[in-house]
Amino acid sequence: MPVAGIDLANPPFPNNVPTHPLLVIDYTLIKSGDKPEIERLWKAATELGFWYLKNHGTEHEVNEMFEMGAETLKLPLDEKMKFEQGDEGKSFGYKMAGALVSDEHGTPDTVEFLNISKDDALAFPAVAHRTYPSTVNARMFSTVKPFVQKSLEVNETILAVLEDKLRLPEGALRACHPNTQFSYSEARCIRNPPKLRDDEAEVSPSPNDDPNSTKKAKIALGPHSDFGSLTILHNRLGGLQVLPPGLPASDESSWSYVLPMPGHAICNIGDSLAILSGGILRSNIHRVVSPPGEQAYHARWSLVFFTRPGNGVRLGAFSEKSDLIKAAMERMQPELKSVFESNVTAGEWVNKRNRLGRVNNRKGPETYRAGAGVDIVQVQSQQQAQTRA
Ligand SMILES: O=C(O)CCC(=O)C(=O)O
Ligand SMILES: [Fe+2]
Repeated sequence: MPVAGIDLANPPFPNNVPTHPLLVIDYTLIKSGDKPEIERLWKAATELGFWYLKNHGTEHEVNEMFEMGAETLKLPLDEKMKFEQGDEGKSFGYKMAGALVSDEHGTPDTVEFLNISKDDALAFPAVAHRTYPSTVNARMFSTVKPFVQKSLEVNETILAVLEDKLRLPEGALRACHPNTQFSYSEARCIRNPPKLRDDEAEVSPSPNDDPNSTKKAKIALGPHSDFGSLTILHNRLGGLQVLPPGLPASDESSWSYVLPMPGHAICNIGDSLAILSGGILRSNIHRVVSPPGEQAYHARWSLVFFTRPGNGVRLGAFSEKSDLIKAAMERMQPELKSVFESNVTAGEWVNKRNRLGRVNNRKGPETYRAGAGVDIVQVQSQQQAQTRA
């Protein structure tokens, strides 16, 4: 559907480029407590950590957010730079393309972000953390706040299911995400520029390519796990890729596109839930590359809502609250446990990850690894391998 004069979903995803299947979860069934659907959600959240969510009821707000994002990211760069998030680990505001490191060599990313804090959206016209461009303010009540509220509702519902399945006391996970406590929860609009017709250096798989080709894709946003609890992503063109568990990130053939499907959000578990659950919930590595085939010549827009725990919540496995989590922690190799028992606050955790991801803070390959969260995913992969063995 055209939004702000742009047809976000055209041209179509080529039908001969392989994609990774995700389970499709029906939100209305989850909300009504449907047992088989809850089992499928549990399977998705513990195995790949990614799933499609249909019937989420936010389609109208999503389209309006795309419009607001397009209006804002089309502002002149010097106007957007007045709101740049800076190098101190803050997340909210504008992130210019090239401010983040996308690999161990320090290659810059190519995407722009507009990040709007859930606290600012709910407090508006008061300011919780920072101010935003006029195009955001103009739609804060009509568009941003309703999108944030609906996304928070979806999150609450999913957290309620997960806490029950983790055999946690009722409300244990939801209590880590009170809407009233400041957090790094945010809405994000993303724009990746189109590939230029004569720019052969920008490689992305085209419909004529061998699907098993291992040539390097053009990275827009480097491999990472998400920092928070739950991510709800609305994208229209291809470009998102997942690294299925157990496959090496360094091998290009390991990465699979996720097919964007109209009306379907893509949800994934972030590190905070992985930690609180003792690694039972999977925070999976993913990245964004230029879209396949003809899509690569179009700007790629996506919209995300990240729910993150309240800033003061300590990130440690809930072993004392759940026999299931306790058993998972007992099985974990002692040297892997430190990440799950660090008890760093969620605020410090997200701030550190944001800071380490910035090009200006790069010291070497290790800065990228810590910023991208690749270490925690490795811990989880080893744990899964042990569980299966
Ligand atoms: O744009 C996308 O499809 C994914 C973006 C993403 O992974 C992120 O912002 O963390
Ligand atoms: Fe992500």
